[in-house]
This record gives sequence, C-alpha cells and structure tokens, in this order.
Amino acid sequence: MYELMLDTANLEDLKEGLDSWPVVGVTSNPTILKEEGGIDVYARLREIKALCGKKRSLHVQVVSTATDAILEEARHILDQLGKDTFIKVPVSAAGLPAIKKLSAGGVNVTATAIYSTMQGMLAVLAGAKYIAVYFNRMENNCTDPTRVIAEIRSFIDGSGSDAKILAASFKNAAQVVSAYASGAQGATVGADIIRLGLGMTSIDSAVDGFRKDFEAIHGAGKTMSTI
Ligand SMILES: O=C[C@H](O)COP(=O)(O)O
Repeated sequence: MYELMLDTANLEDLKEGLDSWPVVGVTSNPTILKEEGGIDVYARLREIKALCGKKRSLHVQVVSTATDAILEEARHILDQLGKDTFIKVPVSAAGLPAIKKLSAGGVNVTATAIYSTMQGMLAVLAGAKYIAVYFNRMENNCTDPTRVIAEIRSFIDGSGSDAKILAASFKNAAQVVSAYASGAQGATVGADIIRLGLGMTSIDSAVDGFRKDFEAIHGAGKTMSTI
C-alpha cells in the first residue's frame, strides 16, 4: 500500500491538506519549523498532532548530534507529544546506534538524511520503520535517487523487513512520481507539490469544456443534481 505525507509545519497548509488530500502523516525538520518564524515549537507540534488525530502519524526530528543526547531528546519528544510519535533520526555515525536502541525499545523511528543505499540498508537492519530518502538533495549531488530507492527496496523485500521507504526532499511533481515508480512505498511532500499536481491549466480546461457541453443540453447553471 502506498502512502502520502505532508512535509510541513504550516497550519494553513495542514488544515487544507489533512482535510482534503489523501494524507496519512505529517513530517517536519528544524528547517521546516524555522520557516514558520518565531513559533513555540512544542505548541505548534501539539497543534499538528491534534490535527493529525489518532489515524495519522507525526514525525519529529531530533537536533542533537551525539548518540546519548539523541536518545535523551527522543525521550523528551515522546514525553511531550506522546509515545506514538515517530522520532526522525539522521543515519549518521552517532544516529545509527540511537536508531538501533530506540527501535529495540519499541520506539517508532523514521531514519532520515539518507543519501545512499548503504545508509538505507543500515537503517533497515537497525529497525527503523520508515527510511526517508532525500530525492532532490541526491540529484543536487549527482547521485541517482531512483537507483538508491530501488536498491533499498530490494533490500527491504529480500530481508522480509516491514520498513517502508518514505521518499522526501522534492522540488517538483516528476520527482515524486519517479520515487514511487522506483519502489518507494511513501513520499512526504510540501503542499506546493500537491497544488502543482492539480494545477495544470489543461485539467481546468477539460472540466470547463464538460460543463459547457452539459449546459448546451440543459441550460446555464444546470448540473446532474438540478435537471
Ligand atoms: O526532512 C527532509 C526534507 O524533506 C528535506 O527536504 P529539502 O531538501 O527540501 O530540505
């Protein structure tokens, strides 16, 4: 089953997206939170958690760079936001041991900052539930994200793991389509990407043509519910 999440902390985007689009979770990182200006971070994350409700997941990233500090930060996030919160941990030398310990303790981990198949494989083995692969950032570094996604997916399937690739870091709709086509089970995107996908003038032009043809039969303003 494929999943779509929103990569934002903007309340307007979240209210629209969670209400109107087929979204199963919300992700953020410190840069996304910074875009919201001088917010109280935990207050905002609590608002987002409330908007998510019980059925959608919230993924919150740690900031610390040493293993013990990451573990401490993860515990604090769970205390503040609830035990079902997914803790986003970068797959770094210090992050991997934290992913292993948190996962062993039953914490939901989203492994992040993934630029290589090796990082993805290690995160799967360490027990992460989601593997956040950075699509656009890889392309910026002349790495092919479709190859990395396909290799990690093959590793997940071959090892019988229930981890899912959650592709992230998108700048356009084509990248999202490529991520899913390469084997990602999920993508987390900004609201702008969804709007791009629905914003083609040819879509509105087709809809307008159908409306005019119907009005030619039954008169102006008529619809299937008013004839
Ligand atoms: O948390 C991961 C983000 O999706 C990274 O996105 P970005 O490359 O646009 O900063």
